[in-house]
Amino acid sequence: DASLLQPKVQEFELSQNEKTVAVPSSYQLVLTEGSCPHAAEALKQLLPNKQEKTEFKIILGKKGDKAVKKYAKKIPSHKEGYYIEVDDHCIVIAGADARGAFYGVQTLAQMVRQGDLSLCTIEDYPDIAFRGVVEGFYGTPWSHEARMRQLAFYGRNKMNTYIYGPKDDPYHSSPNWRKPYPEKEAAQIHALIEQAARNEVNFVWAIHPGKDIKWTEADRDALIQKFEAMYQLGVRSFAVFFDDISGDGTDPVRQAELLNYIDTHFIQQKHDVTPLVMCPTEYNKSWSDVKGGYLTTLGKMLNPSIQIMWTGDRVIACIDKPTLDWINPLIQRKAYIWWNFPVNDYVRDHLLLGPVYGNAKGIQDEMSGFVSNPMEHAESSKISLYSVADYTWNLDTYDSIQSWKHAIQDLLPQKAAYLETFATHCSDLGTNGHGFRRDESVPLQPMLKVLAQDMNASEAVDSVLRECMRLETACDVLLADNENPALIHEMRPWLKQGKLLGEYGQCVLQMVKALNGKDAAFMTYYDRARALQTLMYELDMTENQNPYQPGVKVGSLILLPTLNQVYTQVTSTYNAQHKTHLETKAEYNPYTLTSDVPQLKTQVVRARHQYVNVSPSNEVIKWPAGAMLQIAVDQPVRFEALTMDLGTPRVASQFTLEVSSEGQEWKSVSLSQAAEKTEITASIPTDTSLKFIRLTNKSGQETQVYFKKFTLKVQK
Ligand SMILES: CC(=O)N[C@H]1c2[nH]c(C(=O)Nc3ccccc3)c[n+]2[C@H](CO)[C@@H](O)[C@@H]1O
Repeated sequence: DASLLQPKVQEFELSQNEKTVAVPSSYQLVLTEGSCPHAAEALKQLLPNKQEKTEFKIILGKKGDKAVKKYAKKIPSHKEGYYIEVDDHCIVIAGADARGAFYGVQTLAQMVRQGDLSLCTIEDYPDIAFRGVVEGFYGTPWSHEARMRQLAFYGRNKMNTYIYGPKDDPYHSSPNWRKPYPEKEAAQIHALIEQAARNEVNFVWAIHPGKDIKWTEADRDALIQKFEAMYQLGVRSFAVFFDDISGDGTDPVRQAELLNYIDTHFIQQKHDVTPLVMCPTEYNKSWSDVKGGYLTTLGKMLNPSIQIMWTGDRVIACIDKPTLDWINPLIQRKAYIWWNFPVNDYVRDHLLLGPVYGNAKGIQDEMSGFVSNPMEHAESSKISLYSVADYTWNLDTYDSIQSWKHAIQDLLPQKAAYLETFATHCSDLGTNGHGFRRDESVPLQPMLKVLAQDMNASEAVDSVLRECMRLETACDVLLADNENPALIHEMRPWLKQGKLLGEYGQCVLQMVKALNGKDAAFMTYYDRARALQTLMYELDMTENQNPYQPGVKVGSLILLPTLNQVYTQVTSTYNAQHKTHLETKAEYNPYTLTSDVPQLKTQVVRARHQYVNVSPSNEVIKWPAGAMLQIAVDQPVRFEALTMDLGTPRVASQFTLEVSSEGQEWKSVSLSQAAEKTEITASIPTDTSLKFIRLTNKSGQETQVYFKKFTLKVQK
């Protein structure tokens, strides 16, 4: 069944009606020794029983090999393309090149897994030249084991590119980009390179020097030497990233001169190295100042073979024709897309397990590459990466929902239905500074909307009740599953939260059903619903406690908000009917953040024991003149101290800190910052209880700072 072949093949034709041939138990292999070693090895893994004197033949080769000479005209004239022919006594796999032959074997593997082989021909090739993954996120880099598994996954799914660029690897970025890897890390990279070769993946090693590079011969030579050291480890593909930097490193003329030097004196000299890839400082349209000439300088100066990466109209954005029509003329080449999905390093409390959708069809000829920046959760990222492989191989036949279902089936074959239920409610990002959102709980949305309008709509109550039972069951089954331990380990906090959410939803809807009942059932469901609210809050406060977006969110787009709304409505109705005072607030967070600093307004504020933290940001914050960040608290408290870190020395004088008990009269509190230190402290008088505290840029101009820490200490 051709529709099950993933990525979808370009052309599939049945030869003789529905005729099939059994998968050969043994076969004679015809090939040119050494011509397609990775394809031959993959075939041997797939069908190990090679025997000389058997009738059935498998012919494997690439264009120019004697073995496939007869089929040469049928091989697609596309790099990495291949031709497959299955007849009664023979299977032919003929690649346009060795990688194409390898991909042909991957397709045959999928056909074999389906059982008897249809007599057919396949002509297949990729739409986009460079397809795969850029491990380019902030946060915990993937483990060595995770990377080894990833590379095998890329081979199976015809992804030919893995760019190694984890922001938090000190030998990729500052301070150690000039230094060679220590022995252990070097050995691991060498092992990854061998694994990549076996899976026909280009292992691209990226360097991120821009934070502290000096435009000197010494640093130029240091970069070449680092590349040479990586070449000795086996690296044959290289990249230079200039993203997320400020200062001298952002100079496009210097960047272009350096890159052209590397291209001329290293890449071109090696003969066996793929084209250099670079990520510009202006890597998305929303940040670009065309008149400033950064992009046009790169487009004009950079050697034509150098690939220029692009994230789209915004840092996090889907790719369409207008996006490419805008950037390609400026850089005078086809953009090499760095797609920032499913990366979640800016929404770390959410797992992004939903379908890959929103990228356009028909734009394959406008891009030179398309690589996905994934989550730090390697196995969980495979749901999206499977679909990125699908999309980039064959854009025009891509079906996001079908691909998503196949991705889940591929990732967890025995428990796919349960994983699909869970992933359905674990796909949106929540509010975030990039404004990028995904749909969530889609099949249930109509009933959730009915329920939100009328909590007594019985069909909606029963439908949502059933889905909450399914969600609870799915999470239980997955938590206990051992089919893919690495996946369950990554998902565990979210599976536990999903289970609680499923149980909570059942309680709330049973409260609706029990509202007019005579027995005490309502109170039992109410007590349990309150208990589950507390358990969900405590899990959110104790697991996945990273310094940026701490916590564990599931169903945050519509399922949990609707259940909370119904909880409030049904409890209020019960209070009115029984003259009681049951708590009607579903989620309780006493602190509220408001800000007119665009990059801070969606930061999360949370109390944890005696401290109130505002989640920090990776970004350089552009803090407009007069703009403020304010924390308000429901009930008056006595704040003792504020500790913050704006990542910048001598900046305290640009800000005022004020406190108020009711939001009308404000008192200033002095800020202190030691010389050459970035931490700022304030001692807050505890003689008055307060409900508001705010920090304002009083300098009269925009200031650029970081936002590394903002912590209030509350008096016990
Ligand atoms: C090219 C690129 O996206 N670079 C980084 C990046 N940079 C940003 C920024 O938003 N950077 C930024 C924003 C404002 C000011 C300075 C830098 C997001 N991301 C990605 C998603 O968080 C992150 O994974 C990635 O390493």
